[in-house]
Amino acid sequence: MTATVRVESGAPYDVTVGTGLLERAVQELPAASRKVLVVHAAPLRQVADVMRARIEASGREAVLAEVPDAESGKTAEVAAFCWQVLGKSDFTRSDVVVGVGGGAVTDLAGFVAATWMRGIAVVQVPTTVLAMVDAAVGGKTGINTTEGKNLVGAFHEPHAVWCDLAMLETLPAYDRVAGLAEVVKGGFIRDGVILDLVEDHADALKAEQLSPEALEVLEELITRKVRVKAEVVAADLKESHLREILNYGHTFGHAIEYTERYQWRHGSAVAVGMVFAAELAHLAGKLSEADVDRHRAILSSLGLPTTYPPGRWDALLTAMRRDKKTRGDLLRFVVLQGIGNPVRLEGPDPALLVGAYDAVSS
Ligand SMILES: NC(=O)c1ccc[n+]([C@@H]2O[C@H](COP(=O)([O-])OP(=O)(O)OC[C@H]3O[C@@H](n4cnc5c(N)ncnc54)[C@H](O)[C@@H]3O)[C@@H](O)[C@H]2O)c1
Ligand SMILES: O=C(O)C(=O)C[C@@H](O)[C@H](O)[C@H](O)COP(=O)(O)O
Ligand SMILES: [Zn+2]
Repeated sequence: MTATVRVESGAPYDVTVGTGLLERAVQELPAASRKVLVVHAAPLRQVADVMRARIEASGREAVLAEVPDAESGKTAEVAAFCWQVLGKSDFTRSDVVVGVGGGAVTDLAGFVAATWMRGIAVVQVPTTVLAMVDAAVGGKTGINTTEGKNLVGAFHEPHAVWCDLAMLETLPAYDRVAGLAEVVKGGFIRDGVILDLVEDHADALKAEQLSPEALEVLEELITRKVRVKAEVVAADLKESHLREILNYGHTFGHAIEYTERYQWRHGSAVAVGMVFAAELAHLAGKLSEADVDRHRAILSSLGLPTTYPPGRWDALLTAMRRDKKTRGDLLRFVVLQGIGNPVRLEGPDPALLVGAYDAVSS
């Protein structure tokens, strides 16, 4: 089965979820494009080669840019390498960038497309659960700087997003599970059915081998989470308010990633970040203890972390001050006033923040 979710934002586009979509991804490239830059990291080299052959068969020139894997690819130096490839290959405004990979590659490819000649088309071919349900959808693109996570970027919506479930066959279970953290986030902030599905199928979803049961549930979870994201970004592309709910768990989560020098996967850090946010909401009188427990139960049933070592508060706080939701000295958090009802907590008493950290520390 193939599902299509339309993102009704500035320039509407489709997110297609199904199996065997690479050929369609090439057939439906922007009609005027004559050159295609395929950005990928080493683990996706074979897929990039398949894309190259299909692009050439479509009568276009294919140029491959292999970039450092995972978070090492989200740097200004790597973006400059891509700009150099585009320049040397004479890419014009009618040409296109294709991102093939996890969220790190789709963030980078989107940023390169956003900045080349002030913006050319990008088509996203996400190959992790996380990139399918989150990074490739919604037009947030960016790179990290020495001072923090995603500090440089642009809103630049894709021309199309192709979530080919066949890609998940080679994805390590560890990364499948990390991506599920962003799926669960969609459950906590909006679509409660996601939580029920994860509770019912956690063992299959986290198993080393991807079973037919897991694949079936994953297809529904991915489609549901894409719908959540599509609804939110259609209402508020540039994060003037509503879109901040997609940042649930990210204030503390990004601080973990930065403090750990990106040795944690984004999804794992966001899992702990959501427990931190739940504890903070509980201390602020907004979330019941039972709902906090449900956070821990769901995330740990998938094998995701829910704790972080004590003694690192100063480093975490420094990183949280650089979060993009911060306004001046005012730290701002997305918390839940009950499951499915995200609200903002602005400038919480520092004692609450330390209390939430204590509650996730072990
Ligand atoms: N722009 C957004 O809205 C948004 C949303 C969520 C996350 N993100 C970003 O996404 C990134 C995390 O993405 P991620 O979790 O996909 O991590 P990732 O991109 O680092 O990929 C994880 C690993 O899986 C490998 N991989 C990817 N697809 C594979 C496949 N099919 N088979 C085998 N290996 C495969 C990658 O090469 C990498 O080694 C972070 O940088 C995060 O900030 C962005
Ligand atoms: O799309 C959004 O908006 C999000 O916040 C989704 C997040 O899952 C994602 O990690 C995003 O890259 C975080 O954005 P940032 O603005 O906090 O860097
Ligand atoms: Zn995220």
